Amino acid sequence: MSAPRTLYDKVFDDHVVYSGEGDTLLYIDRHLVHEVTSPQAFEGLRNAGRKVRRTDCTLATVDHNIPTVSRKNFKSINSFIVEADSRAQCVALEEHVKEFGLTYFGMDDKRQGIVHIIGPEQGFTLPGTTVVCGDSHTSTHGAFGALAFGIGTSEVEHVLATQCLPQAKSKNMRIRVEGKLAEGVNSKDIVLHIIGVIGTAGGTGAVIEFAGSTIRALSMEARMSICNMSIEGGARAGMIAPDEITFKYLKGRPLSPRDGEEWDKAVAYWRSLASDEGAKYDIEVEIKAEDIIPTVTWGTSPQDVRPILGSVPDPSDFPEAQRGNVKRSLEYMGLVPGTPMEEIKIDKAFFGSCTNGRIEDMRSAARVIIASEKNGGPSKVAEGVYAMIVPGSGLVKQQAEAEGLDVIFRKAGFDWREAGCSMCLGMNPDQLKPQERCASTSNRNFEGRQGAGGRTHLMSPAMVAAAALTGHLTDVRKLMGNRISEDGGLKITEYADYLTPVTVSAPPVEATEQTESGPTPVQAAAAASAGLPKFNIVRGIAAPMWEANIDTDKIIPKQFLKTLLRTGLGSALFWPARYDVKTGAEIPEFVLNREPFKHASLLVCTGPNFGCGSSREHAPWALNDFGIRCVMAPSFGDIFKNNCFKNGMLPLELPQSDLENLYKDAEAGLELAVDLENEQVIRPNGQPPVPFKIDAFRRHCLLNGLDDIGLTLQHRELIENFEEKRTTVWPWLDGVGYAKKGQKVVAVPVGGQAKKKMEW
Ligand SMILES: CC(C)[C@H](C(=O)O)[C@@H](O)C(=O)O
Ligand code: SF4
Repeated sequence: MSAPRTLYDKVFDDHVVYSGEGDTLLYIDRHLVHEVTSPQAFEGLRNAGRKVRRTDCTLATVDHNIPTVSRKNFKSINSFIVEADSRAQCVALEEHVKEFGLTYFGMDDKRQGIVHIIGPEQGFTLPGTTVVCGDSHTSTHGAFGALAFGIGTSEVEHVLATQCLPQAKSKNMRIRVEGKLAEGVNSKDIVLHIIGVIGTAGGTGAVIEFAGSTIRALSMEARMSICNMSIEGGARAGMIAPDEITFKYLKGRPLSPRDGEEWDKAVAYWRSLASDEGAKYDIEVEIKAEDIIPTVTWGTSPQDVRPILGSVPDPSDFPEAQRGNVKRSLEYMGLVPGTPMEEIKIDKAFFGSCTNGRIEDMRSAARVIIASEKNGGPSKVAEGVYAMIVPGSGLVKQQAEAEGLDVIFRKAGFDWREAGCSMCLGMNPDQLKPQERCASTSNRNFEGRQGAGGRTHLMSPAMVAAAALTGHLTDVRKLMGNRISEDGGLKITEYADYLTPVTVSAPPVEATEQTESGPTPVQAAAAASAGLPKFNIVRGIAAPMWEANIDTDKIIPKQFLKTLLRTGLGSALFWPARYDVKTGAEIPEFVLNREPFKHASLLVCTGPNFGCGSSREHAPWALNDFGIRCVMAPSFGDIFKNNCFKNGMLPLELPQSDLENLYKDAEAGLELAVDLENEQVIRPNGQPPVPFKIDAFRRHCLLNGLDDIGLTLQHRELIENFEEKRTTVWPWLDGVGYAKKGQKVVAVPVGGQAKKKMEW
């Protein structure tokens, strides 16, 4: 009998292509692509003469940059998007999907929407699959029992080229939520509460399995909201074992296994994925549902949560080490300790995002409006407040309109928009102005997240609706009165009514088998290895920092993600802290604006969880461009860490006591040297060096400047064998959902090119 395994163990094991020295190579079943994190990946692919290996397992859309105004006059992205950088990224994606033959949902397609909404909607996301996307909220898809995680742009290129990724195994963590939720409390409250308990670094290095009776009772939409925010808890991924609720949700979706024998086989496999009795978890957390009430954030990190009936905390409530962060957050948020949360006034309300942009979220907001009116409460958006509702996809919008939700919203004074990421991050024109305060259904309240200087409070859709109506944060239960569990008389429709029937526009692609014209794997590895600078000794000034949870939005905010290049971001590094929001002038006290740190080639941070949050590889690119090749910290965000390695940079984890010493050296402006060959940090004035150990394979790659796409391609035969097995054991995973009957789907051999667009 083999040892009992967790859901994560099982999905991981079923995707191992190769396991040897260094990381394990995992096969990737599903790859979602959007315009922000892909241009450099396609460019890299083209430069190396590589093709997309599995066009049939790749799905692209535009979401982050697009305006959410009416598309009535939409003709093309080129004429529709006013802002030049945003337009360039979207146009680039349209060109890339044509060039590489990918399925693409553009702005004139009602299936377009936020990547994490459209994947599940189409049945592209399935239980037991590996799902990746150049986006940290890929964790959303774990709600289906998929192993789904965010990756950086270099990894996007890796997956496009090889359909595989080298992956180290994460720890198993289980969070059990048990019991019945109180009326008026929903999945967003659960996940905010959880992050408040475990902290934004609580899941670092782990995959979280959400379990327990409370989770089992949740709908797929609610499960997605929870898994979505696992990344805010620092985890590599979040997962929930698939069950009847999952199967019901998936049945009949365009890319789900076909009804009949294939469906039955798939369901039997999916059932087998649940964690075995007695499976071991490295970390266990228990949460009681009854402890959760509607929850909101007060600060600039998703862990800064308070129950709505609480008040703004005081720095002295926190351990000494955290007080600096708390003070800074309160200043930024313009809040006074002791203020009841319910007295905080808002200027804007935002509904949407990959956390809460689904049909259920829209219904939940509409119910609050209906109940409030019936109970004699406010029935319109409060005076002076602007409230916008942005459905997560064109299909969500269509369904909401068919249910009459748009009418309810419009009547109450809400602005009803088109699908996209919108003010979740404000890469499009939907942004907060400096010091504007927003009640938001999104997932991140980082400084400047929704607009430079803007202030974000995260909460559930029902709570945002309540705040929009009253003009201040409000316990939604007060507006709902005894109507909390009523359905509000809404007309609920079935999703299936809105599904686009399977259309087939591509002629059968019998075989994309072609003669090999590209470089051999060894040549490719050699050619690629020339691309990364070797890391041996990096000597120089080190910039000292002390903050905890320095997120990648802080390292490089959204307005700089619109580039098509990997270079030129150095001047924008730490932009929010480095420059005055209003004048753009340098803030003289900020460390990188001071001598000698303006010339730093190292960074020492004593706070944990450096580089948490978004998957943007722009963060290491900006550090690199500034001249910093190595960051030392107690711990790192998982995706940031990988992204550093992919750029020949060293994210070095060191014990706190060593970091304190190095911080003092750095602050004194003394030079340090990181000697990778001998695994030590050399300190000034003959003080004993700080030894360290990093993974042997990583070290080898850094010392030799090796690019691992080339290394992966050396396992080409194993990849092909895996694909053959996949077709036999899990036939529904070949991208045949949109294909014609009998159409054969074949991987593109390295160096070959699929000429035809693969419309599933
Ligand atoms: C643009 C992308 C890299 C980013 C992410 O990875 O999360 C974005 O979606 C975000 O929410 O910050
Ligand atoms: S978190 Fe916001 S910006 Fe990122 S993918 Fe989700 S909706 Fe888009």
